[in-house]
Amino acid sequence: MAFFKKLKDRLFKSSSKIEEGLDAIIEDGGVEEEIEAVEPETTGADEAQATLAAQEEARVEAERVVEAEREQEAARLAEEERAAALKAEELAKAEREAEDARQEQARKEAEIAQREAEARAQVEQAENERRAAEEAARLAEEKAQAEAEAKALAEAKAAADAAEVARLEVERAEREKAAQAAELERQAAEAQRKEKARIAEAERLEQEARQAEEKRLAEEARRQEEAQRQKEALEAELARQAQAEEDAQRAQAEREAEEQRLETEKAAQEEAAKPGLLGRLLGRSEKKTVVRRELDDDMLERLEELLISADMGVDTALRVTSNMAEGRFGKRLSTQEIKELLAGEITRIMEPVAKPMPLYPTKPQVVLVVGVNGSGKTTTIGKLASQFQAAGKKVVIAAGDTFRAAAVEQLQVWGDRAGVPVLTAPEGSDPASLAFEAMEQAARDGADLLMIDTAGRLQNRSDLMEELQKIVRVIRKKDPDAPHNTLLVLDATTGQNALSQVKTFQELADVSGLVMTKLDGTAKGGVLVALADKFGLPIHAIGVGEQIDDLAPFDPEEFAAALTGLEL
Ligand SMILES: Nc1nc2c(ncn2[C@@H]2O[C@H](COP(=O)(O)OP(=O)(O)OP(=O)(O)O)[C@@H](O)[C@H]2O)c(=O)[nH]1
Repeated sequence: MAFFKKLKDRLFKSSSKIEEGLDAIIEDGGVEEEIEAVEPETTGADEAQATLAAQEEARVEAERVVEAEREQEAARLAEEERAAALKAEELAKAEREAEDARQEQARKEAEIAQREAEARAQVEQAENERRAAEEAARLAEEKAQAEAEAKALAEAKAAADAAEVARLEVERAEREKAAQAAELERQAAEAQRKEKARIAEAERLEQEARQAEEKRLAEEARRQEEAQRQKEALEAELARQAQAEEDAQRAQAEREAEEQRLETEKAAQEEAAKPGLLGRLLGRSEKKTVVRRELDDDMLERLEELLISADMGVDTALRVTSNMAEGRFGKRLSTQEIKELLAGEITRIMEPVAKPMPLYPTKPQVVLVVGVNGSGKTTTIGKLASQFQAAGKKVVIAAGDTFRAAAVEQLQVWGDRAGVPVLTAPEGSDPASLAFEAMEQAARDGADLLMIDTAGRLQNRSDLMEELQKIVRVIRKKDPDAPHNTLLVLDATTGQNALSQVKTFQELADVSGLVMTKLDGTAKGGVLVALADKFGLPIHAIGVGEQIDDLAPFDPEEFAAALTGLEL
């Protein structure tokens, strides 16, 4: 209830647009009423012995027959040998006689042959001598010729040797010359190669220098662009603040004028309600009255306009008013009854999304906080970290907004206040690598929660959007389920634009829940109802100021009451 009081006091600057508008709608046209998971053959020994003796007798008789046959054969062979010897002797004699006759014949033939041979030898000798003489002459001639040829050959060889020597000498000289030329060529090629390498190195160095310069220029341009972006954001913030201030002043003036009008009306009504003289005389007392108005098309139309003007969006406003009218059309309703009906409808829409940020046993539970510039990310991280730390959770913060030094300082202040370590990186450095290091440190420290702040993103800045995706990719290398929560922080004063922010960030970062800040800075708050109705994303907390306890879990009933001006 304490936060509700704060909500009532600060939310919508003490009275919301809806609260004010309802009174006006009922007053206008209302009428005052009075109230109520085997076997050996054993033969006889005698029988066996008789068989053995018969066998022995047969064997002796057989041997005797064989011996008689052998003796007969030996006598036959001796007779045959004797006859053969006699025959051989006769043959030898006949051969000897034939041999003697043959030898005599041979001797005679030999004598004839010898004589013929001697005659032939004489003829042959004469012939041989003639041939020898011829041969000697031919040999002498051949020798002389060979000597001449040998001499000529020797001379030719000498000449050839000399020529060969000369040729070899020429070849050697040519080889030397070629070697020298090759050496010169090699040296020239080497020099050329070195020169090419020198030129390539020079070009490479020049290229590197050029790239470094281009990178420096690009970095410079990026910084300038960032500075410009920050300047524009600052200017936009200032313009927004000025506009908010102007709106607030206008609303205040309108409120004062309305109060004045109501006071005047009230005075007039009081005057009119005073009992007449007769009444006073008859002792009649004052009667309690309430203003009621019939629920008709005109009244519904004005209710729709009122809800749309409070940023509830056309679709949600139409749904809410038609639900309110169901079964009540033509009935007379007071402001209090309309507030109760409206608060009931808003509570019904918001109850399913009112969920605190879930806590898991995973260590560290990674909470990535995203949103557009100035939506209140850094402040929300500070508040949440303080509250979690106070509830006994070990928290680590990573100041991922490396574009804005002030955001880092701001987080360090929150960290010091709550005793929560804040990891930082130099301005302009890669937030993804900081996120990676923070994952390691949080794991080392045994932290329950790691809250990662990110640079404010404009929906149309694709480079920042890519950077956010890179942070997600990098932390998933450490834990594929991280981030476990992706909180989108929305500024209530941006009105209907919050709807397009949710759509964009949902596509980009898989948003798991919402935190709505600065509900103290607007007279409208209907956008939260529109968000709940359209996206159904959990709303974890709402912020109504810049102090630690100005952030509280979202309570749909309190919110609906504060928005409609209903007393709880
Ligand atoms: N009145 C009010 N001011 C708030 C609330 N939440 C944050 N702020 C203020 O809004 C301004 C911006 O808040 P930051 O937390 O710096 O916003 P951011 O999203 O981190 O901003 P960038 O780093 O630029 O993206 C600061 O002056 C905060 O004090 C809130 O609930 N109510």
